Amino acid sequence: MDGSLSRTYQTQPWTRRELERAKGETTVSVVLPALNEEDTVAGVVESVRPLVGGLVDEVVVVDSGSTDATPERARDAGARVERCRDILPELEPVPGKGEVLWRSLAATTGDVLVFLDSDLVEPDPAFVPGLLGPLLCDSGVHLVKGFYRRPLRVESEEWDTGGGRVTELLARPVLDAFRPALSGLIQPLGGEYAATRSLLESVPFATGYGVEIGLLLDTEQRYGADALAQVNLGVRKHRNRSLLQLGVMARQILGTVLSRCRPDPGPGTSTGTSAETGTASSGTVLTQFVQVAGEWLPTSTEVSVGDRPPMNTLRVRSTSGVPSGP
Ligand SMILES: O=c1ccn([C@@H]2O[C@H](COP(=O)(O)OP(=O)(O)O[C@H]3O[C@H](CO)[C@@H](O)[C@H](O)[C@H]3O)[C@@H](O)[C@H]2O)c(=O)[nH]1
Ligand SMILES: O=C(O)[C@H](O)COP(=O)(O)O
Repeated sequence: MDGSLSRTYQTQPWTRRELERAKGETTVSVVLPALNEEDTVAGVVESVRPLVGGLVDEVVVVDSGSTDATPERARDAGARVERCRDILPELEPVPGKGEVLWRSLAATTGDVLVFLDSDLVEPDPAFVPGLLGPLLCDSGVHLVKGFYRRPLRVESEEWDTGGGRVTELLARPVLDAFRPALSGLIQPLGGEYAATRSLLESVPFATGYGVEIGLLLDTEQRYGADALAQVNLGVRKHRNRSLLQLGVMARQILGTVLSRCRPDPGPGTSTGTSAETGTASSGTVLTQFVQVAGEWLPTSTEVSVGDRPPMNTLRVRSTSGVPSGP
């Protein structure tokens, strides 16, 4: 295998008119998960709004419990805002990005969903059309990831490249080892992707930051790598987190991989790990070390590694047609 994904678009060959024609009666929901993103959420909404009524049917910010002005800023910019805990209110929310995306399925109606992070800086209005291209114009595609150059800003220093630290140091090596069919994905963790509702409702969602890698693994397992496409979206800048925060994210992602890929221990050896999986609230504790007054001291963080079940397995449906919990 040469490592490339067969449906890789280095440029976007579709005109806006072609996309609109290909869209036909298909409906598209754009979803922005948001937790305390008052500085950036409006800019992301504004980058999508000109598409509403054409390529896009609804723009929904799903707020994950912000304590800042994220909901107001999103609403003022023209998005519908849903609070995570008001969607499927019978189910107590668990923290995490995957939980928000999973609930967004019950708060939107599109046949296709496009996810965009709400911490994007200078978001490009061409992201959504690019992500829709393969879904609308190719057959057999269920999930489309964006790829891009990723600048990195640490404190006041900024570099043109170097972003995507968890991607390069964990996600891509782990996919290469455990699921080589996905080793050609350039940005497996990117938050900009589009998928069919039928796929998204039929697979489990990791509740935390494992959600992206879990969706990729499950899609490949179900439909093969040809159900995936990736499109060059240019440049993507976002708020860069600290190394300690990324360590917690990496642990969640690893938990999701272990729950789906059992390493082959080889003859006579033991893996030393048990596959991690469980209910939405399953978790573990990660110990990290920080320097305090010259000493390196442990600090513990709870890490969720559980899954929500496929949305289409929730038994009860309310009169509005929105699924509610078991
Ligand atoms: O509990 C949460 C955590 C995050 N978010 C939102 O999710 C988006 C991405 O979160 P962020 O913490 O900025 O993640 P990144 O550091 O950007 O991590 C990258 O890698 C993650 C793991 O794959 C992906 O989920 C991200 O989309 C991707 O950008 C942002 O809009 C957040 O506001 C929530 O809504 N609720
Ligand atoms: O996608 C990633 O690898 C993580 O979100 C870290 O990204 P960053 O290195 O650009 O902050």
